[in-house]
Amino acid sequence: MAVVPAGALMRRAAFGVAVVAAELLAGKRRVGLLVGAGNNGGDALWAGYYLRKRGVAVSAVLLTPDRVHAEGLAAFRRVGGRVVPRLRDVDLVIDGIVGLSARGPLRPDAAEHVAHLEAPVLSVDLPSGVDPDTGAVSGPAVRAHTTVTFGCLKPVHALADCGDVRLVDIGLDGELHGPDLVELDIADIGVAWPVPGPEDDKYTQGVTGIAAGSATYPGAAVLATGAALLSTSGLVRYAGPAAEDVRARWPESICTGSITDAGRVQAWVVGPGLGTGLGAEAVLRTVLEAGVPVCADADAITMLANNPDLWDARDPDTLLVLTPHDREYERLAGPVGTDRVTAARKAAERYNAVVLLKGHATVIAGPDGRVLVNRARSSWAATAGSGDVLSGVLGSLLAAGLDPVLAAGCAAKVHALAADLASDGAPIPATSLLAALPDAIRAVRPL
Ligand SMILES: NC(=O)C1=CN([C@@H]2O[C@H](COP(=O)(O)OP(=O)(O)OC[C@H]3O[C@@H](n4cnc5c(N)ncnc54)[C@H](OP(=O)(O)O)[C@@H]3O)[C@@H](O)[C@H]2O)[C@@H](O)CC1
Ligand SMILES: Nc1ncnc2c1ncn2[C@@H]1O[C@H](COP(=O)(O)OP(=O)(O)O)[C@@H](O)[C@H]1O
Ligand SMILES: [K+]
Repeated sequence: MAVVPAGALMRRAAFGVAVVAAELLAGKRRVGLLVGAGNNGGDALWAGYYLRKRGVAVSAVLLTPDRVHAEGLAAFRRVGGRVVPRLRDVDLVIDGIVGLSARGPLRPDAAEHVAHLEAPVLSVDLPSGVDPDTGAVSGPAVRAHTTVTFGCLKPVHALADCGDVRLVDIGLDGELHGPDLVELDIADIGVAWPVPGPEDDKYTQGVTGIAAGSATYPGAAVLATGAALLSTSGLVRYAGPAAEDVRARWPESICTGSITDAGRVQAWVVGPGLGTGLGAEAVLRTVLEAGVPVCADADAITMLANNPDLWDARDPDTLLVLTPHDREYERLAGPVGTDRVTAARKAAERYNAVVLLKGHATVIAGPDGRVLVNRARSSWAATAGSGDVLSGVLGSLLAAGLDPVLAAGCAAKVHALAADLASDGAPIPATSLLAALPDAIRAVRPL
């Protein structure tokens, strides 16, 4: 703002909003603006100005008439924009209530206007009421059909539902620093996914060890082992009390009843359905002492939280990925709160581990400060046993030698994709998610 003429950035931003609005209108002609007190409202008014100049009928509700972007309002009025008490009969709403300076949910007067909207909403910068930094929605908020943002994507666009997100260049190149959050796309994952070459055999691709399941929960062992088998073509070893069940379902796995007889692996998955008794603690200790990367999930996380002595079994250089859901996170590091990125970062630093915090938006933080986000496109993965599948996928990628942050990012994305493919709009059990892994991997692999 210091180097370009006053108002230039806003007019570039607003022009971008007007172009997308015209596209969404597809020939219709009535637009309503919801205008808040700050520059976000200014953007909306200037967008209204450009749309008026194209012959669109534009009306505006000023939520705070005593505090409104003065130049934007003057320009809007100059071209025949109308100020109205309430939006009626519009084809598209432009949400300029609040942008980057937003705090908390919509205030009651703004919420009242939003509650009665019927037309699709184009949000300026972000859907008003959603927190710009955390994506948290703690009360009334706009539900955007499309969001137009400027210069760079903000955390909210990766963490929350902003509809279709369009990025408009307003000439900030060179002024922006590197990203705080990274969302892997399908191409990133396709390139990283392990593929056997002519020289490979079952050992060179990495052997995954699964220390999971119990007499009470044999299914977790079956799911995690199957997920590892379907994720890379390296060998999978299972060790534990569910050996009979695992062998019956997955004859290609090598199963032993005890971790001490398991043989060598390049990574361990420990925890799903394992229990938290003394036997389970001994298993966790053995795995942490093995000196290979470990994915610690479910009961392994609970044991680490309840018995901090277990951390001593880990050589500090052993790569560790913790995969808590919110309640497991709370045992480890206190309540997650609304800022999931900070929560994941905090635990990653505290435990010198990669932390994959599960949820609709899965956040992965490395102890080196890297953060990846993967927002699912549906919530069908929220089903019992789905986490066991995730841990198996992740373990096999660790065994294949992927960097643990990348491994976690790839696993989260393919897992979410498998849920979408399996579900196709209907509820699914975790076994169906598991069975869709090959389709999900095919979908990310380069052609
Ligand atoms: N930076 C750039 O380069 C560019 C920035 N640009 C644009 O500027 C926007 C940022 O503008 P900004 O900083 O003026 O603040 P903004 O988000 O409009 O909010 C301010 C007002 O909102 C109010 N308010 C707060 N919370 C609220 C709630 N929950 N519910 C209701 N109201 C709430 C709060 O009121 P107060 O607390 O003062 O009563 C405050 O006065 C940015 O998002 C982008 O659109 C573009 O023009 C391109 C160049
Ligand atoms: N609302 C949601 N939308 C999308 N994915 C979700 C949602 N809730 C949970 N998940 C995903 O489903 C999995 C659930 O894991 P977890 O809670 O450990 O289940 P379980 O212990 O039953 O195996 C995680 O991968 C998580 O990211
Ligand atoms: K907005």
